Formats: sequence, C-alpha cells, structure tokens
Amino acid sequence: MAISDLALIEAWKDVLTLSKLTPGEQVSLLVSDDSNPQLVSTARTAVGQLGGVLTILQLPPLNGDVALSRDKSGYVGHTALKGNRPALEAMKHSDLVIDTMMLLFSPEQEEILKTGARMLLACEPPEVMLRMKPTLDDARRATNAANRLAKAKTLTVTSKAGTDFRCAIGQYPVLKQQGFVDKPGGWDHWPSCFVATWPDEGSCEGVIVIDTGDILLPFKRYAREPIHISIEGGWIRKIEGGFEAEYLRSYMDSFNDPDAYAMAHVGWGLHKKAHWTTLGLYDREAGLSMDARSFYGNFLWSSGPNTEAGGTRDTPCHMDIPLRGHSLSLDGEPMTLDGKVIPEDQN
Ligand SMILES: O=c1ccc(O)c[nH]1
Repeated sequence: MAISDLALIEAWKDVLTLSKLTPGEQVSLLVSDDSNPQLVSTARTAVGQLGGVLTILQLPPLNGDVALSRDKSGYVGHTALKGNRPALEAMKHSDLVIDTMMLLFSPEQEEILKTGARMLLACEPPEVMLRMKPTLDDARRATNAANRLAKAKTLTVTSKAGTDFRCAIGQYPVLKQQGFVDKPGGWDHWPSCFVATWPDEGSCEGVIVIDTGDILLPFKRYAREPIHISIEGGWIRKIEGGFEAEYLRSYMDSFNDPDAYAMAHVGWGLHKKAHWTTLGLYDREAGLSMDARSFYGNFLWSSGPNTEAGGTRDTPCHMDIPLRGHSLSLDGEPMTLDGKVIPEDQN
C-alpha cells in the first residue's frame, strides 16, 4: 500500500538521526535508473532538513543484459561505479553515502568505506522501509548477538530436516546489520536486522537441508521440496533433490564461475517486524525481500562473494537462503533452537 511523502520524510529523518547525521556533514545520494523515485525525493528533503550538504549522483544502469533477473541482489559487485572516478571521489569525500543503487559486494564500496565514510543501503519498497524502520532496540539485539559472534571460534547448525553443518569462524569480521549506520566506515542496510560472518577459509563441512517452505533469494521462492546441499572444505560440492535442486544448480552453473559455489556469510535473523510470510504477498520484483533475510530466528546462509569481508571472491552470483526451524550454536552455546532465539539479550 502507498506511503505518504510526509511519512517517508519523517522516517528518513529518524533513520538519519540514528545514523548521527549532523548539520554540515557531506552527504552523497547515489541514484540509478531503477532507484525508487519516492525514496530518492524524500531522502533529499530529509537530508536538507537535517542540515546535510547534499550531492546527488545519478549513474547509468548496468548489467541489465547480463543479469538473469531485475533483483539487485541477484547480480552483485559489478556496478556502474567501476571506473567512474568523479562519482567515486565524491563518495570518498562524503561523511555519509545513501546508496539506492546497490553497491553491496563491489570493491568500490570497500574503497569508499576505507575513507571513513559511512554508507546506508536503501532500496526496498517504501511500505517495507516504514514497517521495518530500525529502532535502538534492534541495534541492542544486533550488538549483543554480534558481540557473541565476534568471540566465537566455531559455528554449528542442525535441524530436524537433517541439516548438520559446522565451520570455524574468526578469520573474517562480523557483519552486524541494524538498519542504520552510526560509525565512521560503517555499512548498513535499512531495513534489516541480523548478524553474520564468513566462515574461515576451507572450514565449512556438512550438509544443509533446504526444507519445504524455506526461502531461496534472489529466486523469491519458497522451496516446494527439500534440497540437500553437501559442503566440504568451504565449498558447495553437491546440490541434490528434485526440480528445486536442478533449478538451483542450473542457475548457479549459468554464471560459469567456480566462486559461485563458495560458502559465504552465515548467521541468524533478529528483526521482530520481519515475517517469513511476506515473500508470498509481494510481487517478486518489488524488492530484495529483507523480511526473508531478517525474520527473527532464521538461519541465513549464503554463497558466493566475500569482498564485503575483505576477501577476493567477487563473483556476481550470490544466493541468500534463509531457513526456518534451525538450531545455531556458537562454541556449543545455542543462539537459536528450532528457529527460536535463545539468549535473553537478543530478545
Ligand atoms: O542486507 C543485505 C543484503 C544481502 C546480503 O547478502 C547481505 N546483507
């Protein structure tokens, strides 16, 4: 349903205030042809009202002829910013970059963040942005979870459907997503609330079972039958099942890129206003489905790129696969049990 400009301006002001936007700060607003016009226009007004010094960067679209869908998260890391020095320099000299285009997993995003600029991705439908607007309580949950993740050495995941997965962690930084960005050099995504990290290279072992009802992104589909994923030495070795497995294999094979089969971030969802069910109620192309990535108690795992963690794998093939009813533990301590978040400090 539609959202009024006024409501979205107020939401932007709340999120930018949480992101510590102060008068006089340099703000770059990155826009492309498929940015949401209402998001862009209300962001401009909100930044202005909060005293930000605004630069709007409009970049031409890219990848439309090589990506296999219009989902921005389905073809990542290779953006129109590549080789565009004026735009890159403008963002490197900004205090805050608002990204409505999706730079996620691009080397340019890391180059910008290294300057101390903070970056907020914002590209969901306005009604989703409002429903999942971040709060300090989201940040509290995400921070408590991130602190545990940062101290842990092993991450294990099981499920009644047969998942039995483990990996060593600590080599890569923790990804904490709280929906606003309040630290220099930080990145976040409004709307989201989850934590993750990348497994130590070569350490992932076991089986992940995508059960009926689990979600496959960017397919925006609920699996209708189980898929068995065999993982060895950090790589997806086998994808077995019926049609769903064949479809997933065929999609990943089409990128012709061995890095597509690398395990990527693993973690769990902490957003209390995100729902497993929402995916079934939206047009598939309406957004990225941050409900699916963030719903409370999910086990979110992914495949492909790790540039965001400082790695070198920049394959454009990125699957995000949030699962229900899983039990994730850190050094043997349960964070979720059958899809329920356990630690009180993440309640
Ligand atoms: O917000 C996001 C979206 C996709 C992803 O892989 C990570 N975080």
